[in-house]
Amino acid sequence: MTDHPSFITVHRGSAPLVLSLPHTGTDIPDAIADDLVSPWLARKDCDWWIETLYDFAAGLGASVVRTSISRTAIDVNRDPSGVSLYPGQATTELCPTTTFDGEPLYREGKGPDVAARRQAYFDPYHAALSAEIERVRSAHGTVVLYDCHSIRSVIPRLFEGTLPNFNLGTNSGMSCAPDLLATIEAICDATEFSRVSNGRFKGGYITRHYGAPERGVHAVQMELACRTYMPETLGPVDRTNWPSDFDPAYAAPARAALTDILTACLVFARSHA
Ligand SMILES: N=CN[C@@H](CCC(=O)O)C(=O)O
Repeated sequence: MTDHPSFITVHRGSAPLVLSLPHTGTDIPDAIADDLVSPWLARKDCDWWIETLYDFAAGLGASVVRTSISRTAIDVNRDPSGVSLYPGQATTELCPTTTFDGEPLYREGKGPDVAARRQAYFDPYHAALSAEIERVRSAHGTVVLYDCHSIRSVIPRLFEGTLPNFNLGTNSGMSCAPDLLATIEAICDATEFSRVSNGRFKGGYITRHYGAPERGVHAVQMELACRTYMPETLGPVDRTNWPSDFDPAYAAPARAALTDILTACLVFARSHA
């Protein structure tokens, strides 16, 4: 149970809260990197600094599961069968062939070996995450799974205009109890930041697959617009301005709100134990 490959890290906490960090990895195995257009493009859609932003969570007693492998190698937040998250709409695949903006990731004639990557990198992440969810659920009876994400605020290929700061996804209400979502919404709405629930981002594979309120697993995806916690140019980005550095002072208001949200998740789980 503790034998994970080195690219998976699991922090085991004692509280009924599990954080998933599926998109903070920047590692790209050499054999894959050789086929890619550029290292910068390959990491452009990383959820930058999210592991740093949430580094207080372990102190709350939360468990934290992370992969250091880039989503460009394989996206652990996509259905492994290849079914699109949003049929008929622009999105990225299990092994993305383009960035969010539509730029090709692979050199001419190159592409992913999806089955091999699934076995090597997708399956270990889900083995670790599912084991941690079950460990915590059986200890407490109820667990909140909080899937941590971020995305640039302006990506015309994916959505119109500028994304709200907080984008909550609960698989259109199916992945958690309504009162948990309502509590998180109230915390967001008491801040200076904007918020939408089940808007453009309704939760990816992790939220949809593990969220089972009737079994005591309540899953919520938090998609932060990047400007919420890091300086961001609103519009096309390039190597000179993306990613910007993590600035703790800039991130402080977002971190305060996220601390309140995770604390509320714990109160919810403990009151439903
Ligand atoms: N930063 C990542 N965003 C998620 C969004 C999933 C969803 O559509 O809700 C992703 O691509 O996996």
